[in-house]
Amino acid sequence: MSFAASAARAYSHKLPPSSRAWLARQFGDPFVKARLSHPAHYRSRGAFKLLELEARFKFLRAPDVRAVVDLGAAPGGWSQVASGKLGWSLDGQPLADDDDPLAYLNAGPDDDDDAARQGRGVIVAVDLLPMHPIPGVQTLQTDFLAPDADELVEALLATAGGRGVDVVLSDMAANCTGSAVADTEASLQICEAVLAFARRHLRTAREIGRRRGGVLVLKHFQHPLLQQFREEELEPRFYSVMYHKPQSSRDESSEGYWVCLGWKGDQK
Ligand SMILES: C[S@@+](CC[C@H](N)C(=O)[O-])C[C@H]1O[C@@H](n2cnc3c(N)ncnc32)[C@H](O)[C@@H]1O
Repeated sequence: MSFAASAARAYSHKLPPSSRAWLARQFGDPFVKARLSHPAHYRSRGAFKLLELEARFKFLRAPDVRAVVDLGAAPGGWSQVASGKLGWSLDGQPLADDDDPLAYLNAGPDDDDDAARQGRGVIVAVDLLPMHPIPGVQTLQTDFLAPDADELVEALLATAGGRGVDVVLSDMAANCTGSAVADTEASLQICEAVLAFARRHLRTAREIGRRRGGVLVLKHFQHPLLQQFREEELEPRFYSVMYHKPQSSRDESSEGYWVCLGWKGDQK
């Protein structure tokens, strides 16, 4: 057990019940343990969500995937996974068994260190918050809705040939306002804005030469119009749209992910 964990246990009786409940949840959570002990030193527990989504739908591993945009990327867990999948680091690699996101816990130590490797392409990580560097990742601290955001993203993509984006990832969540109505509304607005971003940047399946090429991974929260958004905005534009809630997404969270494969281009 880490020093922080033993200290928290020793003093937990002095904490208010809500903090004790939070600590109990943290220490009982296999994905928190996994994050702390993982050789990739993931910056977020959320990294396991992308590992699970990728293991299931395999949208980052194709050798033609060379340009990834990670919207709402800080602190960087998803970008670390993308960096690994594009060969810039070992971060995405230890998932030996695709069906078991915690499989590496039983695996031996890595026989290679995380020294700089030559990966393929680029990952552009956009967030309002700053991010520490990750191999293969160009970070952009800005609001992705800012008028100059597209231009800035494109300038960074130019380092990978500037031929458009193969995968758009969005794990974005609006800041909670405390109003359930406003927060619910904001969650759908983010989905709409991310789809608009994808429409401006994604390479089509035809350009890529693969039916599952041109991918959007989109986090969403419960909203009365979600199904309509999926049917009217996503399904006509992609060859397939799948819903998945990773094991690592907490049961009490209403979040879920759409993995949209095969961007058809801007036609309805
Ligand atoms: C759940 S966190 C992402 C965690 C990340 N996937 C990881 O694994 O480390 C959501 C992020 O979205 C960012 N965000 C929210 N709205 C944004 C916006 N309009 N533009 C850029 N980033 C935004 C927040 O700052 C926050 O860091």
